[in-house]
Formats: sequence, structure tokens, C-alpha cells
Amino acid sequence: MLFSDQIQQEIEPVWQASIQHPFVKEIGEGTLPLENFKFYIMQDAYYLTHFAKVQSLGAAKASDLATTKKMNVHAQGTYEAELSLHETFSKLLNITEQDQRVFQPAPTAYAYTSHLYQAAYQGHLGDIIAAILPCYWIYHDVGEALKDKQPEEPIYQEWLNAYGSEWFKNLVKEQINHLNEIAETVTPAERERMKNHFVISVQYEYMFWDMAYHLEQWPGDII
Ligand SMILES: Cc1ncc(CN)c(N)n1
Repeated sequence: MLFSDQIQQEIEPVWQASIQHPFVKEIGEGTLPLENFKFYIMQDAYYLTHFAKVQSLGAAKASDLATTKKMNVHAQGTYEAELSLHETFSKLLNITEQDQRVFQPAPTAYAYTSHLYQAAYQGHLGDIIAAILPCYWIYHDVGEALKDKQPEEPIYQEWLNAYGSEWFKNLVKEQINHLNEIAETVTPAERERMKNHFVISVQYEYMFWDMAYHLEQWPGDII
């Protein structure tokens, strides 16, 4: 069995719960309150900004120039495709400069990005790809699960189109293949470490939906 399938199976219940999370379901049905989506978009812009830097750390840790280029193309894609989509949403959702000024990453967004940096700074390219792969793969599966949905809210339709696209599918395939290639060249202990990064990221993906669904706050903002 492929390494990617092995590690995905280890965390299958959380994977499925993520795809069926109420936040995701309500996007498909068009019933998610825009307040929650606005919260998600702001947190996700923070997340993606750091995600692109982690992709670039992957480029820096690659052992050949072709891989460096590939990882940089992925970082560029995060900027051009995903973050620019966020800029469009920011206008539609009326995210103001004041919103941006007072923005704080929520606990889960902060913890998830910290996990990615931890994997990136302490590990090699295989650790980085293992940690960032759930970000690609789960959104791809969400795009597939909701591909026949036609939410009335145009913002949700556009979001679904992005993650159900051929472009996104190809990026996911490329990273899965890359992970499997690296897994064949490393020691069992390194594979175990890669699996742990992957499993933690899968759990953070679930927590990220949950964060936006419940408008997660720091205790200091409530008490
Ligand atoms: C938290 C999160 N994970 C994944 C994706 C899809 N790249 C995203 N935009 N945000």
C-alpha cells in the first residue's frame, strides 16, 4: 500500500468528520451565516500567508533545483490563486481596513501554523510535505464531495469551484506522489515522524472548520 494511503487510513475517522463538518455542509447548502465565513476568510488569509512561507522553506530544503522550482511554483499558486480569491471575498464580505488592523489569529489558526513551522524548521522536505499535504488533500475531497451542490450564495459557489477545479486536483496529485517518492528513500523512524506531522495536520484541519463555526476566541478576549 502507498505510504500516503497508509497514513491517511490511520486518521480516517477524523478525515471523514472533517469533510462532513457542519461548516462544510452549510457552505454546500448555502446556509452558513456569512459572519462565520468572514471569520474563516480572515483566519485563512493568515494561515495561507504562513503556509506559502512553509512551502518556500520546502523549496529551500529541496536537494535538487527542479524540486526547488516545483515547491516555489506551489508557493506562488497559494498567493495567486488562493490568496487572490480571498481578496475578492474580502471586498464582497466588506472586510475593512479596520477589520485588518484589529485582526488577531484565533488559537487554532495560530497553533496550526506553528505546527507547520515546527515541522519545517526541524525536519527535511519529507516532513514539510507530510505536514502540508492534508491542506491540499482534504480540500480536494471537500471539493469532490460538494461538486454537485449549487449554493445560492455566489461566494460559496466560487469557493467550491476553486477546490473542485482541475488545477487544484493536479497540485494535490503532485504532492501525494512526491510524498510517496520521499517515503521510499527515508528510514522507518523518519517515516514515523512524517506520519505524525500528517496526522496532526489532519486534526488541525478539522479544528480549523470548528474554529470558524464557533467563532473561536482566546480566553483573554472573553474573561
Ligand atoms: C486551513 C486551510 N487548509 C487548507 C486550505 C486549502 N489550501 C486552506 N485554504 N486553508
